[in-house]
Amino acid sequence: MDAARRRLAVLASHVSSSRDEQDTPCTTLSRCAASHASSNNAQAPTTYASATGNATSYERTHGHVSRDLPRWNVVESLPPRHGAMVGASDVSARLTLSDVIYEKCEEGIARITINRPHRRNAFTPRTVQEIMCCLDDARDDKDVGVIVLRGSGDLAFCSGGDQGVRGSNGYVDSGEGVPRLNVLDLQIQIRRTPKPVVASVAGYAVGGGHILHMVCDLTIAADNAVFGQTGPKVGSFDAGYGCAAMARIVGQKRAREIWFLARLYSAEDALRMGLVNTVVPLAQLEEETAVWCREMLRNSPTALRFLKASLNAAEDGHAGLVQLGGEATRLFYGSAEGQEGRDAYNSHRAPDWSKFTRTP
Ligand SMILES: CC(C)(COP(=O)(O)OP(=O)(O)OC[C@H]1O[C@@H](n2cnc3c(N)ncnc32)[C@H](O)[C@@H]1OP(=O)(O)O)[C@@H](O)C(=O)NCCC(=O)NCCSC(=O)CCC(=O)c1ccccc1C(=O)O
Repeated sequence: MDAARRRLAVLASHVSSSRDEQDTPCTTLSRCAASHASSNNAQAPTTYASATGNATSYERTHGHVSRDLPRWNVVESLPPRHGAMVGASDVSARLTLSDVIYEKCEEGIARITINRPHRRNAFTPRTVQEIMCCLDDARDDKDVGVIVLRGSGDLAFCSGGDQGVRGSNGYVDSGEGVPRLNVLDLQIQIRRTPKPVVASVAGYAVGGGHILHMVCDLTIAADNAVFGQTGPKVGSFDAGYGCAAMARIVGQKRAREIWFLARLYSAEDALRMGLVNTVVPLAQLEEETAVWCREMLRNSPTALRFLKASLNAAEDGHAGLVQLGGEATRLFYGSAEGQEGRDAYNSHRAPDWSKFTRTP
């Protein structure tokens, strides 16, 4: 164990033991069975527990969820976002991924890994730009159903904005003079992506890195994960999702504590506060993340799209309603009634709505 790993292990145990211990009941029977299985036996298949302890009819029909590690294929370059590629004037050029590793597996999971371990996976505008390109690709790929965001190595998910490239009014990549806070665009993109985005957190998720995991739909944490906001210590704050989403998750008093005191919190603390969905031993983080993804991939993609939009709607104000409304319109476009309007217009005839119900 090198010095940094030792410090992280000591810190994780310290922050955990410094807080009140409470039992956290598992929120669902099925997750309870899965997490207990995962902590006792790494090879145990995830089961859908029934009240009798026997396999449910769902399980008999669908079988166990595999705990095998996915087989990843690396994607090395992507088309840039239209007109928004950091450091490039030729928008027809492909963006070679340097700060991020982007992988997909045939099961339908896309995985984005921030690959700056020498900076505890701190992000620069370029890093953010690359993540956004990967998210665009994963959203548009009909074979992808779930997206995972994580950091390279065991020491950090992400330590926020790279303070080494922080200018006087934003973060500036070398060779480019435009200061940016494009991580805010990334947060919005994660919220708008109509597929579940799962943060898989080992080590530090602090500063802007903590906000990134909060705006993801689910967070699977390793037991060495450490969470917190460091902004007030380095002269920074996130007055958007960083405050609003956090207060919704942990409550106003806790959100003020997290921001005003800028303490660090263990994975168990984060679980108690509702900041993460589950905590697993570090060695099982990848397989547990895969299991959660596979469980979602078994479910109706349209149901998941609507649920994500609905869960965002109230918190995101008009933008949330636009997302939910857009999903509804998209579904309506696929209906015979929606298509009657289009076909009538294109054939220069009056639409015939008579065959469509007006019943409540
Ligand atoms: C993460 C630490 C607690 C890890 O500590 P430790 O394991 O002891 O490692 P270190 O030796 O400290 O670090 C190793 C190495 O990495 C460098 N490094 C780590 N983090 C950063 C960073 N954020 N920026 C630059 N460099 C970093 C560190 O200097 C070491 O390099 P050496 O060359 O070996 O010395 C600890 O590292 C730590 O506390 N890091 C700083 C965390 C931090 O304060 N982050 C910034 C918070 S502010 C922010 O993220 C704003 C982001 C933003 O863009 C924003 C702005 C406005 C609105 C919204 C947002 C937003 O949502 O993000």
